[in-house]
Order: sequence, then structure tokens, then C-alpha cells
Amino acid sequence: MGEAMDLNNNIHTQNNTNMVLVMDFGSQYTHLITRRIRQLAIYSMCISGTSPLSAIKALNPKVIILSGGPHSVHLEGAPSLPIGFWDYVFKNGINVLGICYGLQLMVQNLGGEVKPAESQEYGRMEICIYKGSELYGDCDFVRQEVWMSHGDEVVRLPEGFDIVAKSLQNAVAAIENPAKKLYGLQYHPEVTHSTHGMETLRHFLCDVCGIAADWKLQDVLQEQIQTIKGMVGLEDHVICALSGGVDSTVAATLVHKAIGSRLHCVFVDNGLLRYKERERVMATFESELHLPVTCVDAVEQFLSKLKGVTDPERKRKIIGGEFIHIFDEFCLILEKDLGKKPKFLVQGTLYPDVIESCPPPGSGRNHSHTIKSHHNVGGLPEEMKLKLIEPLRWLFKDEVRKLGEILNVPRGFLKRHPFPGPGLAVRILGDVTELNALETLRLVDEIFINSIKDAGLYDSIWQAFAVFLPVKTVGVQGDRRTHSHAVALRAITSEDGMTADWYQFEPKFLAEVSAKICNSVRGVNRVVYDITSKPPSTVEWE
Ligand SMILES: Nc1ncnc2c1ncn2[C@@H]1O[C@H](COP(=O)(O)OP(=O)(O)OP(=O)(O)O)[C@@H](O)[C@H]1O
Ligand SMILES: O=c1[nH]c(=O)c2[nH+]cn([C@@H]3O[C@H](COP(=O)(O)O)[C@@H](O)[C@H]3O)c2[nH]1
Ligand SMILES: NC(=O)CC[C@H](N)C(=O)O
Ligand SMILES: [Mg+2]
Repeated sequence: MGEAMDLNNNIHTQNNTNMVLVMDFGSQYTHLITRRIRQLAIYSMCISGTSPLSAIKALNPKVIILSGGPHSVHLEGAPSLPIGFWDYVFKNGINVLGICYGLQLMVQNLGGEVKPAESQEYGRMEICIYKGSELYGDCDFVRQEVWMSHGDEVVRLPEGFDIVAKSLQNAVAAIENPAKKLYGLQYHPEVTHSTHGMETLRHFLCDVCGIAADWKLQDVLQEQIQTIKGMVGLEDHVICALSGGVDSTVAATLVHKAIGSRLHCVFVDNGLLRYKERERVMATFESELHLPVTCVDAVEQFLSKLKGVTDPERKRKIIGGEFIHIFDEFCLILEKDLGKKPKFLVQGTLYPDVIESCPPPGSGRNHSHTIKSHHNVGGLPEEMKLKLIEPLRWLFKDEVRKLGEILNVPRGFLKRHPFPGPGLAVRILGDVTELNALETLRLVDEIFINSIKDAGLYDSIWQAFAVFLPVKTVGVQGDRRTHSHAVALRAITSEDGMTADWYQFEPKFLAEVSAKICNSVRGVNRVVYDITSKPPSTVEWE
């Protein structure tokens, strides 16, 4: 994988003349910028802020947005734009909007000055906008509530720039140089706490930059089918890692449209699946999806590698590596039948998987922290024989669900709660192979999910599951003292898995589930409910 591969896989083509390119300097909100722009029906994608100029030119953007980031432009080692960036921008009349770090970088690059602020601005702030600016147009809201997150501030503007908004603390909040098509916001218009943020982005992109808001998800479908046809030779075969989850089901259906019977799907039973999942998934694939799928039993292979491993990142890397081994072995088997080894692997990787994982080159996340290595991205081994096809790599879950509807993927698949590839391994804290942990967790999880379904709540919850804790607590059951395991239940609401809130069940529901679990699952005498949002927690416990 590398820059070239990523660019092949993006959902944009050169003829998308309305492209908004977000250059990422490591802000936790960068993904939200692209997301908000797409919500405005404008196509946007993101690459690393320090990508070479050739990568930017290849994408031919009409607008470039420079994201925020944790660094300070006045300190050594702060990430910067590639050489020749500003010449390229001016020569091609590209509009540039800097957000937070992006604004500060623009100011510093063009001859202004940025310094540590005397009083920093974090969280909800009020700004006052000046009438008559291009950036805000005829906006009626002179005072706006915005979300700030900065410790540096602009103390001197480059030539040709004007201040067009200030915070109530008198710090620069927005600047512009319309003659050069340069604009900057010190706050984050992309977060919902900036009450007029979407309006400002829409006005900037449509009215100031003249972009037509006509991008549709349908475009992704056609573009991806063309891209895949271009990548895969007429005689080439492709395998698809199919989990039965939303993402790989949509990815497989899309690739099947492009290359038909040269696609071979493989479902891996890694021993980390939920109660009766293998049987259920294989049955629905056959009856509803009509895609040929081979099931590989790799239970022993995975569990023996995971024995005694307790570190979450180690578990993820082992699982990522083992998946690839299985796929390589599957290719060898196919080679015997086809006379030819498959060259490509389709995965249902989504944008959030990329954002949170160890950043691969060109992913646009070179300046952020690794939160956890999703098995299908950061958990992949460095040397891979198969080339990746990831048609959903730049999409969020809700966009994938919509794409699935366009592709007529049965509703049952699209409505499923996400289930991570490392499965129960990241829901059993500590050693996965510890006596009965997997079996216990399967039973607890099944009771919880069935209760949610029976209560008619499944579709209002984004994801729900149980966690096995390596903690024993004292209980009293049938007048006897017990010293058994505690389990945790988690249910969340979310739009895209990037941020989440815990789901507020009625106490009666929780009481009933808790009783059912303790009464029917041996070895469990305590149930706790997770009431943490993301952030500060993540969805999974590991
Ligand atoms: N058991 C499995 N067998 C084969 N491939 C798998 C398996 N589990 C995960 N994968 C691969 O890893 C990718 C990422 O997993 P992930 O759980 O994010 O997506 P998904 O399972 O397709 O969808 P969902 O998020 O709804 O669970 C999948 O799209 C699929 O390509
Ligand atoms: O396929 C996957 N491989 C992984 O390694 C992985 N880790 C987390 N997840 C899923 O991603 C979403 C966000 O989860 P976190 O807040 O725990 O990162 C949630 O939906 C998680 O279930 C994964 N999916
Ligand atoms: N959120 C940001 O982009 C912050 C930029 C810079 N690190 C500052 O503190 O001012
Ligand atoms: Mg899954």
C-alpha cells in the first residue's frame, strides 16, 4: 500500500471538477470536515498535509482546505506544505481555506506572524463578525457561537489580508484576502457546536468558490466500478474477505458488479465469532446474497496464536496478520482450480478504520495519534502479496448503508450492528483463551442482543455487545457464596462510530437482562452497564 494505491482507491476521478481537497495536519476533526462537505452534496476527500505536490496536482482540486492540528507553526518540526504549494495555488486560482492550524500555517507561510496566545481559547466561544466580508457574505448573525481549540494566535497578518471576525477576547477569529482567494477560520466550523459552521462552509464553497452542490452517492458507485475495472485485468481473479457485516457485504456486491464471477468470497471462522454466527452468516449468504462464499475454519490457528496474549495492540496485530495468512492460503487453493493465483483482496475498510489505525502512507493521517490498529488497516503485515481493493475506504458507515440500498443489498444486512474483525478477542479483556471466556461471553452477548431485539430497540441502537472482564467478584446465589466473573454491557448511539453516546435504557430493561444473564449463564454473578461516551472511551473496550 502506498500513496499510489490510495489514490487508485479513492472515490474521486479526475473529471470531478468540483473536488474539495482537505489537507490533514492531524486534527481530531479532519474527518468531520470532509464529512460535512459531502453532507452539502459536494465531493471531498482528504490526504496528508505534507503530501507531495504531485499528489495534489493529480487530484486537481478546486478548493483546498488546510485542517487544524496539534502542532505549533512557530516550533521546530511542525508539519508544513510541500515546496511549490503556494505557487501552484496562485497559478491555478485555487481557493484555500485554513482552519485553526491551517490558518496559522497560511499566515506564517505568507509573511505574517503566529505566537503563543496570552489567553488560550478552548471550547465554546463567541465571535463577532464584521459586515461586508466575502467569507460571511450577507450573514445575519453578527454574533456567533463557535468551537475553538487553540493556544496560538495570529499577531500580524500577511500583506493583503483583513480580519473579518474576532473573538470576544479580541483574538483574530477569521481572515481573508479575496484578491488571492485565501481565507482562514481560527475556529472549527465542522463541529456541531459551531452553530453557524455549516452555513459558513456552504456559503464559502458554493457562493465564494462557485462550487455546484450536485454530488451524489450514486456517482461513487459508477466511479468505483470503473476504477476497479481499470485496476483488475480481464483475466485476473480477486478474493473478497466477507464477514457478513455491512461493509464487506456492500464492498463484495459492488466489486461483483464490476468483475462478476472472477470474484471469490471467503468467510473466516476465527473462533472469535458470536453465538452460532458462522452458521447464521453462511445461511444468509446463500439464501439472500447469492454470492459464492467459501467458509474457512481457522479456529485453532487463531486461538493458538492468541494464547497467553493480553496486550490489546498485540492481539490486533496477530489477528490482522493471521487473516492475511488465511487469505494467502485460500489463494493457493484457488490457484489449483483456476490455474491462476488471485492478485487482489477486497476488504470492507471504511474511513473511520483508517482514521483510528496506525496511519499508512498517503492515508492522510501522518500527524495524528494511533488510537487502535483496526485489524484490516494498521493490523496488516508490512509485506503483503495481495494488492488491496477497498472501494469504501473514503466513506462513513451511514454513507455505506445508503450505497448498499442503491445496490439493493437486503435490508437485513444493512441494518446489522457493526461487529469488529478481531471479534470477541477485543471484548475479552486479557487472555482470550482463558477457560470458558469465549463460551461465557457468547451466551451473555446472545441474551443481551435478543433482549434488545425483543424490546424493539435494535434499530435505535448503533451497536450493542457484552464484554468479559477478567475480574471475579463475590456473589450469593441459592444461599451459596459464589466467586465468579463480572461482565459489562455496552450499547451506544452514533452517526459514524467516530463519536458515540451511551444508550439510556429503561432501568426495568437493564434489571431484566441482568437477572436473565446471572440466572442462565454459569460463572457470571455480576453485570455492569457502561455509561461512557466516546470520547473519552472508545466503543470497544480494547
Ligand atoms: N470473519 C471474517 N472473515 C472474512 N473477512 C473478515 C472477517 N471479519 C472481518 N473481515 C474483513 O475485515 C473488514 C473490516 O471488518 P469490519 O468489521 O470493519 O467490517 P464488516 O464486518 O464488513 O462490517 P461491520 O462493520 O458491519 O461489521 C471486513 O470488511 C472484511 O473485509
Ligand atoms: O473491523 C474492525 N476491526 C477492528 O480492528 C476494529 N476495532 C474497532 N472496530 C469497530 O469500529 C467502531 C469504532 O470502534 P472503537 O471506538 O472501539 O475504535 C466500532 O464499531 C468497533 O466495533 C473495528 N472493526
Ligand atoms: N486546533 C488546532 O489546529 C490548534 C493549532 C495550534 N496547535 C494551536 O494551539 O493554536
Ligand atoms: Mg464486522
